Amino acid sequence: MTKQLLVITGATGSGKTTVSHYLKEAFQIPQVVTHTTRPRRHNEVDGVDYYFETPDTLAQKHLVESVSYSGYQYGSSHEALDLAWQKAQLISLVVDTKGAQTYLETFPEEASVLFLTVSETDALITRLEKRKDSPEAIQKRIQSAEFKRDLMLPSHLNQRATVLVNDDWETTKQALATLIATLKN
Ligand SMILES: Nc1ncnc2c1ncn2[C@@H]1O[C@H](COP(=O)(O)OP(=O)(O)OP(=O)(O)O)[C@@H](O)[C@H]1O
Ligand SMILES: Nc1nc2c(ncn2[C@@H]2O[C@H](COP(=O)(O)O)[C@@H](O)[C@H]2O)c(=O)[nH]1
Repeated sequence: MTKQLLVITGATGSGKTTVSHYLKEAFQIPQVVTHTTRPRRHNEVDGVDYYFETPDTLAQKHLVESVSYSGYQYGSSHEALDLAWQKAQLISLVVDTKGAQTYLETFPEEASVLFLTVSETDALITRLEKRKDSPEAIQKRIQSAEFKRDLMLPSHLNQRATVLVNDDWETTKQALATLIATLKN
């Protein structure tokens, strides 16, 4: 079985998690559950959306990579990756652009990158408000260096990423159907 990994990246609020959930629902593509030390959001479930960790428990994991994002630690483990690949040949993973670069280097045969963006940056903030992120969390995030970095496709992902402008959900679903058909063929 040829293992494939769709790495979904882009700015906060660009729709990475939404796309990943849709791929699971519409195409039975399992998502790699990653680890974080940030607090759980109101609708998140431990072990489903993330493994919620303390800095000490995160340090005990066998991580492929880890990053600091807006003041918290995030990391993806070999265990979670293997668990997803046991379920299907093609799996998805949501990471920041630094993580996407690491995956391209670590899994050059298996990984392809989907970079999500929007036409108007203000839409990202509206979406975080709609997601019910607290005003404090939104402010902290949009002032972070990571937020500014992930607004644009980084040059190291140039030529290696499919760019999808996620303004309109119906258009996005059509683009995803085309992408998944290409990956599966
Ligand atoms: N095409 C779209 N049109 C309008 N709203 C959208 C669209 N795609 C996603 N959203 C909404 O935007 C919000 C943010 O989406 P999501 O959580 O998937 O973003 P994300 O990129 O995973 O963000 P983060 O990196 O902060 O976790 C959600 O409320 C989601 O329902
Ligand atoms: N490099 C990694 N990035 C990750 C991982 N898990 C999530 N993320 C990215 O962090 C930010 C913030 O996520 P949020 O859920 O707090 O909004 C976002 O860009 C995620 O894609 C990981 O294991 N490695």
